[in-house]
Amino acid sequence: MPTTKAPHVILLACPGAGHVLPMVVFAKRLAEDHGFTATIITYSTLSLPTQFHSTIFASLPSSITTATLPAVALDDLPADARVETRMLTAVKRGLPDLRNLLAELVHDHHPNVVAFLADMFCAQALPLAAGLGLPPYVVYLSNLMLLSLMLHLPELDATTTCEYRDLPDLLRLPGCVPLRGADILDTIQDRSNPAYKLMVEMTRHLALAEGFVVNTFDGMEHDAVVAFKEMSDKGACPPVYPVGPFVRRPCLLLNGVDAAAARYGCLRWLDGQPGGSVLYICFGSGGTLSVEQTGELAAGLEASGHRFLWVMHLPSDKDGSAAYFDDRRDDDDPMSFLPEGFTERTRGVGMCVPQWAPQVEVLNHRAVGGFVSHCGWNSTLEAVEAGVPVVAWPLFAEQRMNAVMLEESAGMALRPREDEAGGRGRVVVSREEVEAVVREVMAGEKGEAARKKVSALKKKAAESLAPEGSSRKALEAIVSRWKSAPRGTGNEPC
Ligand SMILES: O=c1ccn([C@@H]2O[C@H](COP(=O)(O)OP(=O)(O)O[C@H]3O[C@H](CO)[C@@H](O)[C@H](O)[C@H]3O)[C@@H](O)[C@H]2O)c(=O)[nH]1
Repeated sequence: MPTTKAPHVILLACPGAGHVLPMVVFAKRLAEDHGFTATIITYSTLSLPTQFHSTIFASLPSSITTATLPAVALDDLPADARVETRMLTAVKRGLPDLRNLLAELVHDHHPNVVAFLADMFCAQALPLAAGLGLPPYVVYLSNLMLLSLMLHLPELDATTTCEYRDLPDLLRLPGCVPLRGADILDTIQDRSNPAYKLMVEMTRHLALAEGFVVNTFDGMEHDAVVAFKEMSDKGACPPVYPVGPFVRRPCLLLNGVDAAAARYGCLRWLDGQPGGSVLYICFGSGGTLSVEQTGELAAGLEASGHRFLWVMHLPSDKDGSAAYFDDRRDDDDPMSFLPEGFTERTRGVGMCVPQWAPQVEVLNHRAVGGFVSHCGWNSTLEAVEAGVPVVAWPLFAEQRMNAVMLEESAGMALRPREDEAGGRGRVVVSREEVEAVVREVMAGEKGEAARKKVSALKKKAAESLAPEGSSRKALEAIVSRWKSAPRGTGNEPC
């Protein structure tokens, strides 16, 4: 690894496509548009298959290098530990290795480190970086609404006695759409779960950040941008830089050759469909439905008669809770959980692909007219950039909050109703509801209204990234702060 003279940033990405992909896009923007060199550090624990990382990293320019932290053991955690528990524990246990790596990077290769940028889930690393003389920042890959909740969590924790889902009043975060307790981040809904304690602990470290670089833009969360600016002007929180959306152009694959075949197959299939006629269905990099819900979705789609492209993941039979990428095995076949005869009956109308599709290309294909999404923030921004209305189908993490934003404040989404499954205590979206919402988003008045709203947001997103646009200016502000910071002296390992 050569020693560099350019200003250097170190980015720490937590596992998961929803985190690694936007981090890569951000690093590329800093390198290609602003002359930085960068190191992206990833975790081998809980990470996507190595092939995935190598495919992504192969697209990096030579000014960006990568490093991977060694795996840490998590086998002492209970088998049913939440993914957030595993993730935050992996980050915590990886701190000694991270310290050694950072010291080596700074000492041997990059004396010019101007910022250490940690994914929000890696906030535990901020004190360590600060101790090494590296200015600590957070890259917030979700939105300002979630950042606001996280910064408010220590206080909420101290002042609330019940579970958050039982909060009697709406939660009013500054500049954000009011939220019912049941809609806030699902990781903190069970306060006796170890994941909750780890999340609260993580949020305490956020205060150490010298700034938050956020993957959002003014047109999407205008009131929250204003509220954060007021807070930081008063010194009540570090400055916030809304620099998004992080636009992803290249096509990235998950499983090498097989995925390449599926990728080109689904794009070719889209080429043969009429404009705006296909509903794209994808629950992010790891979201899954139960077997029962998979059957209801399939039946509703079939009854609607609309064309569809469905990225299928292996069902999780934990009643709607989501399995994550580390639960997958290469020989798993999600298609085997489709109702009998479904593929034959929908041949020509629909296409199912296992595991992964080139989402950005799919959403921007002229044939795609709607998107059933779990409302992961990257998927949300990609829908905005493509101008495609959404059927909001949140599964886990902050996705319910996002769904509320998309339906109620952005107006770009329709939300299907969930029902108790015949009094059996399970919540499902019934086949009738699926059929109705599919018809509505593809050809109904509400779908048309959502299409208009998302088209307006698409325009605002493009404006924010244009010269003089709000995101461009926010990025220039943080870049000039980094470039004008004294370098080469304050970064000596202590
Ligand atoms: O078949 C697929 C599936 C996913 N993607 C891409 O993978 C990313 C997925 O990101 P996102 O939509 O944010 O979903 P998750 O992977 O579920 O992301 C996690 O991280 C996000 C950012 O913090 C959160 O908003 C989510 O709730 C959390 O689940 C997007 O860029 C997609 O384009 C594909 O290209 N093809």
